[in-house]
Parts: sequence; structure tokens; C-alpha cells
Amino acid sequence: MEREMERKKKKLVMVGNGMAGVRAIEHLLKLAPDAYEITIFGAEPHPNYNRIMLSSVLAGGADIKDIVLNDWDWYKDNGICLHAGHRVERIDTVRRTVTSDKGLTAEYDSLLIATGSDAFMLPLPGADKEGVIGFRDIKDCETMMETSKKYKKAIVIGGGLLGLEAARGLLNLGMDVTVVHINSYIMNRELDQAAGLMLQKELEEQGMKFLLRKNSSAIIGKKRVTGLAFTDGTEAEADLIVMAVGIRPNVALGVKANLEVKRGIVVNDFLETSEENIYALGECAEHRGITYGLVAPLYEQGAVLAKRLAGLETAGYAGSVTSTKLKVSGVDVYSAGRYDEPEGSRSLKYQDELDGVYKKLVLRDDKLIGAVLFGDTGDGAKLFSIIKSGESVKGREKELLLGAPLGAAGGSQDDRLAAMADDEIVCGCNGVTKAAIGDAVVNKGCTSLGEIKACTKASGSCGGCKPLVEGLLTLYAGDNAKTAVKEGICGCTTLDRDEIVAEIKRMGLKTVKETMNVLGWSNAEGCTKCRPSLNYYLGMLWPEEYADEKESRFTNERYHANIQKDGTYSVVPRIYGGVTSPSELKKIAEVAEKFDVPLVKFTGGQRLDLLGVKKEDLPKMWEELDMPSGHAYGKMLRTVKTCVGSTFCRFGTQDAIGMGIRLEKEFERMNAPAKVKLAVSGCPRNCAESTIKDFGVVAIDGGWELHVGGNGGVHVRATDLLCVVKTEDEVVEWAAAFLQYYREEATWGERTSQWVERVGIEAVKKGLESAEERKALYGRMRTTLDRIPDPWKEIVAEPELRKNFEPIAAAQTVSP
Ligand SMILES: Cc1cc2nc3c(=O)[nH]c(=O)nc-3n(C[C@H](O)[C@H](O)[C@H](O)COP(=O)(O)OP(=O)(O)OC[C@H]3O[C@@H](n4cnc5c(N)ncnc54)[C@H](O)[C@@H]3O)c2cc1C
Ligand SMILES: NC(=O)c1ccc[n+]([C@@H]2O[C@H](COP(=O)([O-])OP(=O)(O)OC[C@H]3O[C@@H](n4cnc5c(N)ncnc54)[C@H](O)[C@@H]3O)[C@@H](O)[C@H]2O)c1
Ligand code: SF4
Ligand code: FES
Repeated sequence: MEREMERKKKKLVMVGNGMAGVRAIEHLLKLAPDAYEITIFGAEPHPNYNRIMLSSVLAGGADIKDIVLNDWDWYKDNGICLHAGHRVERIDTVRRTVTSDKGLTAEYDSLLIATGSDAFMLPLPGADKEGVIGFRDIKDCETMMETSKKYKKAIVIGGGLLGLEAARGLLNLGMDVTVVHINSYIMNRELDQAAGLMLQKELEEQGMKFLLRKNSSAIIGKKRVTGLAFTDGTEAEADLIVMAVGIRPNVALGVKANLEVKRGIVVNDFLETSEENIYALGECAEHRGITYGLVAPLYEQGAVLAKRLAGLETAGYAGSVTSTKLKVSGVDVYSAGRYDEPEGSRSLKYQDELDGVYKKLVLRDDKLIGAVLFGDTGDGAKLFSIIKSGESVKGREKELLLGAPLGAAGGSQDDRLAAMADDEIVCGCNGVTKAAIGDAVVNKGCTSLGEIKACTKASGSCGGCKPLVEGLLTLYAGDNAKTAVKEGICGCTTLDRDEIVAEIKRMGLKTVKETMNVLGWSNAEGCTKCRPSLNYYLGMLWPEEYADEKESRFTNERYHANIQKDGTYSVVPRIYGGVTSPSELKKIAEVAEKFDVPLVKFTGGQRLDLLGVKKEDLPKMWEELDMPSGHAYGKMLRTVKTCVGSTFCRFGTQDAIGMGIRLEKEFERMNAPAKVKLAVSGCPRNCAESTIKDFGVVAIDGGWELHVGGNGGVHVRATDLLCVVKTEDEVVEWAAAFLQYYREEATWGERTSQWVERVGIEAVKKGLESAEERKALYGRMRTTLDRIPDPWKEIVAEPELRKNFEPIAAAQTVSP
């Protein structure tokens, strides 16, 4: 009887054992488990694995064994015959058979071609030399890992998603990596120029080198590659060349079988090719003129095809809008839809070079059609859902650009998750909505990330949505959530901020390198998120012995100046309390004239900003100014803004200027988890805007109100009242205690507004209520401040340090 049943089953053969094809088979098995006798041919000698995660394997974040999606048993358990390591070479459409390179033939009733793509290899002279590879499969990944053990210099040709992920992985493997890109900025297929340049800067901070506008002409070397030549006559050395210049759909079988083939194998909305009973899907298929290179659309195709094969009614596949995210730890980049502002569109942009945030929305006819996010990609899923829905965003454009304000409903991550619409897509790769995750937790009893993944597939592909899925798990499951729903501070570690600080203290760790080693960082070199934060935590915990690691700081903090859009810098001398004198002004004017400073401007914090300064002029200017640094660049005390107070104003009740100058002198040079701004107003009219500052002082009759946790930036937040004190000494003592408490408790990168919002003002008050503890905090603040020198005094006096400001010769190319 069983045999009878088997005989009745139709034969489905699939060529290609990759991500798209196997996902379609999974759907089919759910819809019609007994409809087909399934045979799969796969050219690679592996079961189906997550190709996307090869980037993580290369970067040291996962093992090959961790990325298997369907293990050998899965095929057995589902009655599938898998021929792994068999490349199909021929389709006989008359006999309805396929034959592999190893001579194995299989008959089909229905044939599914899911052969994916190959890496496009530039046809350069010498491209067949040893050490020239693409990045597509496990073998390429293993070759790169092996090569890094023997060789040092790697070139990646192509600064797209794949090239940058390959380059990051090779850096982690200890190689010296240069990305050669043909365009004027990287990721030009996903980003506009502004975001591309910010990304390049960030990756340069991580140690990646770039050669832009370079067209390769030949691979140099005898048997093995030794370099790359360019059409402009220059060359660069290389022991390994990885080509990441795009992909080519694998259509050879289709061509041989006389199917209609253009760039890909042409299919209709039901994934049918030009030949009856032959289907194609995935990267090898061309639908409505488009071939895709990301999994989300391929999975959508799979869902339609599975229904078709199961004989169920289904709407056809209508094409997809895609979104991408770069999987390089420490860099948040998101792009969706039309980033390129097509004709008839308008765009809205926000750029904050200080915090490294850039956002762009592209609109057409009141609809959102594209988005680019850099530095803050939290709204990516929401914007993508809006793009896909095609809904009108009239009147909401700016709110969408800037995100929800802190403090208002929707400010915290939990609030944001709660406010998400049910149909908002949480996992872009697998098209899983918030409602589907809610259903998995509430109705299907999932209590861990793994269970949600098994149930919905969310987080099972690129993993980029993991934090959102974990957040929703906590939201829906509350205390029933099994996982430690905790995020490491970055992709290099699973430890969160508190665990790291506790371990540094407990084990007496003293350097960034030692901390990363001992605490088992997955990436030995760390990234731009963890290195500066560890540098901060170590300095905060061991103020007397820790030597600041300049290389763990961002450019602005390394050069003690703010880098501007055009690559020049700014000079902001410290002017205590915003009070200056004619002689000081004369000196500043003379220096500005002497060095041809193109722009002199008052900052929002009442200081003078000399803008457009060349890097090499910085030490000379500071030498001539002979004034302390205004620290207008780093995560430090910036300014103390003051009003004229009782000295001149008829409403003033206290000396706001004197108080402001005292506070600025007390805390200048203070580093912190994020920038810190203070203000002192002489009466409740609050002309210095004290109630949107990190620490704001407002004079009242007979005393001072002390306000904390304000912010006047993107996420405007009014302060909370901390306390009221009587004397100036008390103001200083409370300010020191509050700021040191923030230094010790907050997460690196967290403004006081976010920290106070997160822990609550009552917890802050409680932490500072004991006079003894306030004194101790003040003591620790002084110990720290007494050891921090003025950076420019040091640089001006030290010839070795001055050398860092000399112009750098364009490196990496040698003339023939
Ligand atoms: C390093 C890397 C990172 C990526 N990261 C992302 C990402 O973050 N997000 C994203 O959405 N996408 C990403 N992608 C792209 C994604 O992996 C692909 O879109 C997806 O794998 C395509 O699925 P597919 O089944 O069409 O092709 P594949 O997964 O390539 O599968 C095709 C399979 O068919 C086999 N095959 C080919 N010809 C034959 C034949 N004649 N006989 C037998 N077998 C054959 C191939 O060997 C291969 O195993 C990444 C790709 C790479 C390489
Ligand atoms: N995070 C992700 O989503 C992710 C990661 C890796 C790969 N992928 C996918 O894998 C596929 C392959 O990625 P890719 O980056 O190779 O393809 P791509 O086409 O996206 O990018 C190739 C880049 O190489 C550049 N280029 C082309 N010719 C060049 C030349 N001669 N010299 C120097 N640069 C040149 C192009 O300007 C382009 O920016 C894509 O479909 C991509 O979407 C996605
Ligand atoms: S805050 Fe009060 S004291 Fe200061 S300038 Fe305004 S009105 Fe005068
Ligand atoms: S967004 Fe890629 S796995 Fe969810």
C-alpha cells in the first residue's frame, strides 16, 4: 500500500541546494507533505547553510557548523534524497531528466532550478593566479582564513556590501586591507554620497584603507598574486585579492535547455519558466526584468511557488521593494527602496557629524519611497513598512525623519516597541510582522529567541532584527521570557555594560587589549563601539594609573578639534562662563587673521569658533593663542552658558556669571560617557536655558535650583529638578556629585537625558542623598580631573605629538 502511495507521488527535482530553493521546499512540505517525491542536487558538498552568515564566520563571530540551516537528518526525516557534491550539467526536457557531473541521472515531473549566482570575476589579465578569489561560499571563506595565517596584504575589489563585509572579516583576521572601489564613494548602490562618506570615515577609524575611483587593469605576480595594477598606471601590493564586484545569475543550465534567458532565467508571476513544468526561483531567476541579490524577495518567491506546486490558489509574485543593512559590527547603516532621489521625488535630510548620524527620506506624491539611515538605524523597520505599504505620510515627514522624542510617549525602546503597528515588519529578511511575533509568544507559547526563530523564522537569516525580536519577546512574555534578554555592547561581545565594568573591577583589568582578551571578545581587535567605551570605562575606574589610548578614540578626540564637512578643523578656545576681554578678543582676532581663518562664529554655547583651519595649522594656532582648549569636540564638559545675572540685570537674584565661571573652572577637561553642557541663569526667567542642559542652575531668592538631565538637541528633554540649595559651595558639591555619579553609572555614549530617563530621577536622587557619598563622589571627581592635562599645552610642547598634525602622503600606491 505504501509503495502504491509512493508510486502515485509526482517527482520533484530541484537543482541547487541553497537558501531560496530549500526555503521553498520547506513551505511545500508544510502545505502538501505527501505530494512529491523530492530529489535535490547541490554542487557544494554541504547541507543547506546560511550563506549570509559567511560574513560573520570570516569575522570570527560564528563557526561554519553554526550556520547550517537544514542538517543531513532534516533531508532524511523529510524523505528528501540529497545529492550533495553533484553539479547538474544537463537537463533533457524531452525525457524529463537531469544528469550530474558525476553521471547520476534523475527523472522529474516538475523541475525547479534554484542555482543562485556566482561571484562576478573581473576578466583581468592574471585573474587565474593563486590568491585571486571571490566571496560566495564556504570554500572561499576557508581560503581567506587560511591565507591570513601566511600572508599580510589583502585587496578587496569592490566597495559594496559584500566587499566591505569581506574587508572587515580580513581585518579581524589580522590582514592589512585595502578596498579598491571604482566609484567616488563606497556602497554607491545602496547609499547617497553623504552616507557613503560617513561610512568610509567610520571604517577608516577601524583600520580599513580605501582607494577610490580606481579601475583595475591587471593582476601582477608569477604563480601567486603579488599586486594589482590600475588603468592610471599605478599599482598596489597584495598577497590576496578578493573580487566583490557583483554577482552573475547562474543560468548555464537554462541556456543549454533552451529556456528563455536574459540576465536571469525568465519567469512569470508564478515562477514558471518558458518550458512547461520547469520553474526557477532565487538569484538565478529574472522576474519582470529584475534579478534579486537579497534573501527577502527570494523567500517571497518561494512562498508563492510552494503554493503553486501544492496546487493551492495563490496570488502571483508581484516583485519586491528591498532593504539592506551592512553587517559590520560598530557601523549601523540601513538603506531601503529608492535612496537615489529619482525624478519627481523630494528628499528630507538630517545630518549630525558630531554624533555621526545621517538620515534621509525620499518622498514622491506624499509617499515614502526610500530611506537611508546612518549611525541610528532604529527606525529602519518602521520606515521599511511604510515604504512597502505605500501609505501617505503627509504632515508626518519631519517626525519620521527625526524619530520619536525622548521623554514623550514612544521615547524608550520599550515604548517604541509597544507603539509599533501590528503589521510593521520586524524581520525584513523573512517578512515577519510584530503581530506574528506576538502570536508566536502569546498563542504558540514561545518563550525564547530560539523558539520564536523556529516558529516564525524571524532572526534566522542575517540576524539584524535580533534586538527587536528580543525586545518584543520581553514585551509579550514579560517574566516568562526564558532568555537573558540582554545585548552585548557590540557584536564583539555578549557582555553588557554593567557586566564589563564589574569584570574590569573584579579582575583588575588595566588595558583595552587585556580586557578584550580576558573577557573573550569574538573580534580580537574590537570595533569602533567597544574600543572607545572600554577606553572610557578603564579611565573612569582607574583614574590614577590608566593611560588613555589615543587609538581607541574617534578622530575629533585624537586631534582635539572638530573635523568639518570639508576635512578642515575648528578651533574653540575656552572662554570661562562666556566672559571675555578686549585683550583676549584681540589675541583671537590676530591669530584668526594670521592663519587666514575663513570663518569666525559664536557657538550656541557662547564661545568663539574659528572654522576652516587646516590640520597642520592647529598646533601653531594653539601655541599663539596660549589659551586652554574649549573641548568643543569630545565626550567632555563643553561649556557653561551664563546670563548676566545680578551683576547687570535688574531681575537677577544671584551672580550667575561668577557661578558659571566657577563651575567651568572646576569641571573643565572632565571626560564623560557623552558630551556635557551646563548653564547658570540668574533668576527663574532662565535666559541661559538652564532647563535643557545636562546640569542647569537657576537662581531663586536665597538660593539655587539644581536641574539635571536636560537636552536641547534632536530629542528635546526638559530637566528634572534635583534639589534646591542655598550656597555656591553647595552648588559645586552637588554638581560634582551628580556628574561623577553619571560618569560611574551611565553607559558610554549615553547623554544624561537618556540616563536619567532610563534609571529615573528618584534613583538619581537616592544615589546622591547621603552627604558622605556626595563628598566621596566629589573626591573621586577631583582625583580624575587633577590628572587630566590640557591637550593643546601637551601637544604644543611635544615635537613627537606635533608630528601627528603634519600632512600625510597619499599611501598605498607605488608607481611602476
Ligand atoms: C558573504 C555573503 C553575505 C551575504 N549577506 C546577505 C545579507 O546580509 N542579506 C541578504 O539578504 N543577502 C545576503 N547575501 C545574499 C544571499 O546569500 C543570497 O541572496 C542567497 O543566498 C541566494 O539564494 P539562492 O538560493 O538563490 O542561491 P544560493 O544560496 O547561492 O544557492 C544556490 C546553490 O546552487 C548550487 N548550484 C549552482 N549551480 C548548480 C548546479 N548546476 N547543480 C547543482 N547545484 C548548483 C550552488 O552551489 C549553491 O549552493 C549574502 C551573500 C554572501 C555571499
Ligand atoms: N548585508 C547584506 O545585505 C549583503 C552582504 C553581502 C552581500 N550581499 C549581496 O550579495 C551580492 C553581491 O554583493 P556585491 O557587494 O559583490 O555586489 P554589488 O553589486 O552590490 O556591489 C559591487 C560594488 O562593486 C563596485 N564595482 C564594480 N566594478 C568594480 C571594479 N571594476 N572595481 C572596483 N569596484 C567595482 C560597484 O560600484 C559596486 O558598488 C549583492 O546582491 C549583495 O546585495 C548583501
Ligand atoms: S535669567 Fe534672570 S537674571 Fe538672568 S538675564 Fe534673564 S532675567 Fe536677568
Ligand atoms: S532582518 Fe535579517 S534575519 Fe531578520
